[in-house]
Amino acid sequence: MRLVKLDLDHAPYDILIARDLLTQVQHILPLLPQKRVAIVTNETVAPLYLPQLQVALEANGVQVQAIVLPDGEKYKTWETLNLIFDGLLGARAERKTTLIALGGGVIGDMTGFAAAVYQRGVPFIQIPTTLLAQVDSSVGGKTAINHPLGKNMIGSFYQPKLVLADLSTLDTLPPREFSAGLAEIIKYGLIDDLAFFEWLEANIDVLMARDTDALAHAVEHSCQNKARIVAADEKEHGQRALLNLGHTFGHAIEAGLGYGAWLHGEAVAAGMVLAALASKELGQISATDLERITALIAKAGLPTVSPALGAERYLDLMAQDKKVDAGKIKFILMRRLGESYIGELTVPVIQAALTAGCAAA
Ligand SMILES: NC(=O)c1ccc[n+]([C@@H]2O[C@H](COP(=O)([O-])OP(=O)(O)OC[C@H]3O[C@@H](n4cnc5c(N)ncnc54)[C@H](O)[C@@H]3O)[C@@H](O)[C@H]2O)c1
Ligand SMILES: O=C(O)C(=O)C[C@@H](O)[C@H](O)[C@H](O)COP(=O)(O)O
Ligand SMILES: [Zn+2]
Repeated sequence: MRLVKLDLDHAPYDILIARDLLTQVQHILPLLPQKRVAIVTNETVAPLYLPQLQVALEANGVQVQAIVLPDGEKYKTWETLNLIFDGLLGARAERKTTLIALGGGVIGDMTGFAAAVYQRGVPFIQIPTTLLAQVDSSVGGKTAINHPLGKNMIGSFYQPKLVLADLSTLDTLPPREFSAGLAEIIKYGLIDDLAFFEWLEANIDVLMARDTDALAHAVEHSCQNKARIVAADEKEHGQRALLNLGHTFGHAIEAGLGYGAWLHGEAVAAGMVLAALASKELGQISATDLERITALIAKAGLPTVSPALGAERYLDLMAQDKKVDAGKIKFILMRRLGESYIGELTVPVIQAALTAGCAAA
C-alpha cells in the first residue's frame, strides 16, 4: 500500500492507495466517533461497490445508511444536495455520524459540502472510485455544487478525515472517464514537475493500458503533488490557484456547453491547450513545447481543440471565475514547460489563443 500524508496543521490526514482497499475497513473504524455512517453514492456506483463496503462495515457493528443519488454532472446541484439532507434528517443522523463519499468527483464534492454544513459540520471520508477523483478531487477539501451561471460557485473548504483510493475500482471505469482523470494528472506535470511530465510522455501507453504499477505511481505522485500545494496554501490565498491550470477556460467550456456535455477532465485538457497557446503567444513557451503538450493530451484520449463558443461568450463566462480579482481575470500560464504561474492576459492575447485553439465556428 502507498501512503501520502496531507500535512495540514489543524487537520492532517492520510491518503491510502492500493488495490482491494474497499473492504479494508480497519482504516475507517478508528476514525468513527460513533458506529454510524451514511454512505453517499450514485445509481451507477451503488450496484458496483456499495454492497461490499456496507457488508464490511456492518460486520464490524457499524450502522450503515445508504443515500443513492442520480448520476451526472448535471445533478451537482442544490436540489440534489438537498436529497442528502432529506436522507440524513429522515434517518435522524447525528452530529457524530460520518458521511462517506463513494464515487467520483461529483459525489465527493457534494458529500463534502453536505458534511460541511449538516448540523454545522460532521466528519467525512472520501472513497474515490474514478481516476480523476483519486488523483485530485478527493484530496484537498474543495467541496461545491454548480450554479447555472458558474462552476463550483457554492461550496466550502472542508477536509476529509481519510482518503481511501482503491485502484481496483478503476477496473470498471469507462475509457472516456479514465482519460478524463489523465487530464488532471498531466496538469501536475505542467504546474511545476517537468520530470513527471517526461515520465508521462514515456509511459502514456502503459498508463492507457491501465498497467497496475504505472497507475499506482501516477496516482501516488499526483496525490503527493496536490498534498504539497494544498498544505502550503489550504484556502487558495495564493499558490493553490496553480491547481486551476486549464480550469479558467475549462470551466467556461463546461458551463457554456451545459454541465455534462463535456466531462470536467476533457474541458480541463482543452483548457490547458488554450493556456499553452496563450503562453506561446506571450513568447514564454516554444512551438516544440506546445506540440509536446498537445501530443501528450491527444495520446491520453483527450480533446485538444476547444468548442467554438465565440470569444465574447468565453470572456463573459470567464468573468465569473472564482479567481477574478477587482474585475480582472487571473489565468494559470506557463513560464516554460513544467513551470506555471498566476498571471493576466490582454483581450487580444485571449482572442489569439481562442482563434488558434477552438474549432471553426
Ligand atoms: N474538489 C476538487 O478539488 C475537484 C478536483 C477536480 C474535479 N472536481 C470535480 O469533480 C467532478 C468530476 O469528477 P469525475 O470525473 O470523477 O466525474 P463523476 O463523479 O461524474 O464520475 C464520472 C462517471 O463515472 C461513474 N463512475 C464512478 N466510479 C466508477 C467506477 N469505478 N466504475 C464505473 N463507473 C464509475 C460515475 O457514476 C459517473 O458516471 C467535477 O464536478 C469537478 O468539478 C473537484
Ligand atoms: O484543488 C484545487 O485547488 C483545484 O483547483 C483542483 C481542480 O482540479 C478542481 O477542478 C477544482 O474544483 C477547481 O477549483 P475551483 O475553485 O475553480 O472550483
Ligand atoms: Zn479539475
